[in-house]
Amino acid sequence: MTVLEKGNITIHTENIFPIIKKSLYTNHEIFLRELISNSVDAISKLKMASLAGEVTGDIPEPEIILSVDKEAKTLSISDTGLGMTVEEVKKYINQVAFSSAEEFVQKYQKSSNDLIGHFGLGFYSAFMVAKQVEIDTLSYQEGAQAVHWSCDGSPAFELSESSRNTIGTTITLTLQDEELEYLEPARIRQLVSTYSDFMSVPIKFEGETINKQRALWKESPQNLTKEDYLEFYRYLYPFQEEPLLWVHLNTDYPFLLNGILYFPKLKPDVDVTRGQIKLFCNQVFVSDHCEEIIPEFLMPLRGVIDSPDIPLNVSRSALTSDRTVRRIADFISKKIADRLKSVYSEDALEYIRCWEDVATFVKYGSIRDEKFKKQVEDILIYRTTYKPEETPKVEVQTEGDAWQNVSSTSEPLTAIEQEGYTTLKAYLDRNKERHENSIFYCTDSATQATYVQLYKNQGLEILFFDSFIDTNYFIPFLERENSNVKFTRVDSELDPTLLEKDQASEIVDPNTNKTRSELIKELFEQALNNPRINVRVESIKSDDPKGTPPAMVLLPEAMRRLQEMTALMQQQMMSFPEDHVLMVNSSHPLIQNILNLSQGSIISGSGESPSAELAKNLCQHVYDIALMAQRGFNAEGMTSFIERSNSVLTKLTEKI
Ligand SMILES: Nc1ncnc2c1ncn2[C@@H]1O[C@H](COP(=O)(O)OP(=O)(O)OP(=O)(O)O)[C@@H](O)[C@H]1O
Repeated sequence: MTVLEKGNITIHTENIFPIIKKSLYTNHEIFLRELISNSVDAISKLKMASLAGEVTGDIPEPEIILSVDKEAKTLSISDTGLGMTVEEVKKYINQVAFSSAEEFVQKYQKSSNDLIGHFGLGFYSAFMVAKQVEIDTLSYQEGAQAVHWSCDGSPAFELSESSRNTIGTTITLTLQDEELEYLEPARIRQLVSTYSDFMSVPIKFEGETINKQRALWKESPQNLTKEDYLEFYRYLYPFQEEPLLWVHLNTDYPFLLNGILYFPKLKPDVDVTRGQIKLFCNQVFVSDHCEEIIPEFLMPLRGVIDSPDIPLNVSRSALTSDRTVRRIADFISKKIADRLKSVYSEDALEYIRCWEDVATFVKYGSIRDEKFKKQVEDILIYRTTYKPEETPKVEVQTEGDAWQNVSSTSEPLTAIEQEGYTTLKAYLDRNKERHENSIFYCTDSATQATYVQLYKNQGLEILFFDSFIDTNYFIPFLERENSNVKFTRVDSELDPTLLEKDQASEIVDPNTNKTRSELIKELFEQALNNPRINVRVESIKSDDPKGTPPAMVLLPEAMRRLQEMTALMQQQMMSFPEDHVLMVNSSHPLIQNILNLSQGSIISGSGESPSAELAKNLCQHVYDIALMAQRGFNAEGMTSFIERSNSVLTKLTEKI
């Protein structure tokens, strides 16, 4: 073997190798990714040269072969790329590779652990794991001499002739003793599937191809089927539920970016603070999360983003303020919004199917990002009690009426309404006549069922805002956005349209000189004996008073919200407000009976008459039932409720 040259690599920092070996990377394993990427580049360059007519004869089949020799402690990466001439080895390896290594080390050794991608180290990253690196290469160029280059990790190298007779390059690493894990087949397979799975060249090891190769995100969406996308999702996230929707990103201006983002079904146990979108750079895996690039509200999305324009050798904090990265984030949110809008207008049923999960992204995004809000504001929908066919026609004006406009709009909106959803605008338009700029909502269909029923009976429409984000963030946000609109929870106040003037209640009792209403109020106040319960007497409008609740607990909106906010800030569950309203329904026969009971008795001796006592017990009971409809009981409340139920029932049966 003729030694062509011995020499020193032209670098100025003598300690570059120790730095590369020890401190630069915590992540030594990326050397394989770098060497495989170089091989893929070399193969595509040969292909391009061939297409340009620069290669005489056929070019070899593109492939990269990995092999290990446990005895010699070597790992080699062999490719059928364009190879290098002696001059090229001198230039690209001795000068370019090492001078850029030096630059890299100097620039990043301080912040190395914080770097997002550790990219661009290239060839010399081999020295992180090898004590000796050899290159055996033959260029495709006519008359080229095969070359053998070797370096033992000092700036000294040796260049000699090689007997190689196939075009391409083989890099052989003699591993350091503490890096022998890279001789293990399982480790090699794992590294290839992590970092180089989607390289477009087959990577062969132990006689088989071990990478997937097909990078779906680089393909044209027109050529892909639904099954292709689903299959790819299953490949990326095995054993997960099917995604709801996906967006294929594809742009080359003002930055290059490809990707596929999936909306997963949201699970309560998903950690939304850590993204699950995988970041690639030219099909090479960089990171399995990229919070710095994806807008925060899209964090639960999954999939792949691939862009050579994302700066990877900067710290994570620098990345967030990078201009291109910010533009990429805007681009992604816009594409997501566009996709949702197209599903909304093209397939309303599909939109509703996904809505429960998608709503959280969309609402959170609207709160966080003004631009995103503008993009999605027309497709925010809410579950409603409104049923188009049930709405009495008489209540609707025939001409120029907003409700009619809404219901006669294009197909998708109708489909959304048919499925029990509405937009805020449609709600407000529809209810303009009865309660302009006023929205009634329910946050819990179980505990607020009585209230919802009452509203529904009177034909009033209620929207459901029943997720965590709704109550704590989204309603206040909507109120800021629509300052003239008032949001009232069904249990905070009864809308005047639900009440009527009860003539009987206004009749003055000649004995006491008080109206019936006043007597009922007094009776309940005495029975409950709790100054924090504000008793109010009203009459609920109904054709069948027996069907209405005899009493209801109301939690005034402003007071309840203050409590909710305090609980949120203290990270506690909201306890039931001590101060609340008990609205007693004077038109309910039970209330009338209780009043009669309390009055119509003969007072025996000094004590209270048995029927007055029963009336008091019944007041307490009516209150308990109202409370139960609102929030259930605590242990103490439950005990006294049961005790009193039994005693009331006993008393009632005594009378029979
Ligand atoms: N397998 C190979 N076949 C042919 N040429 C190679 C091979 N590996 C490296 N080279 C040459 O050596 C040069 C330096 O490689 P190195 O990996 O250090 O940097 P790079 O690939 O140019 O850039 P990057 O820093 O992004 O990896 C390459 O540009 C290429 O010309």
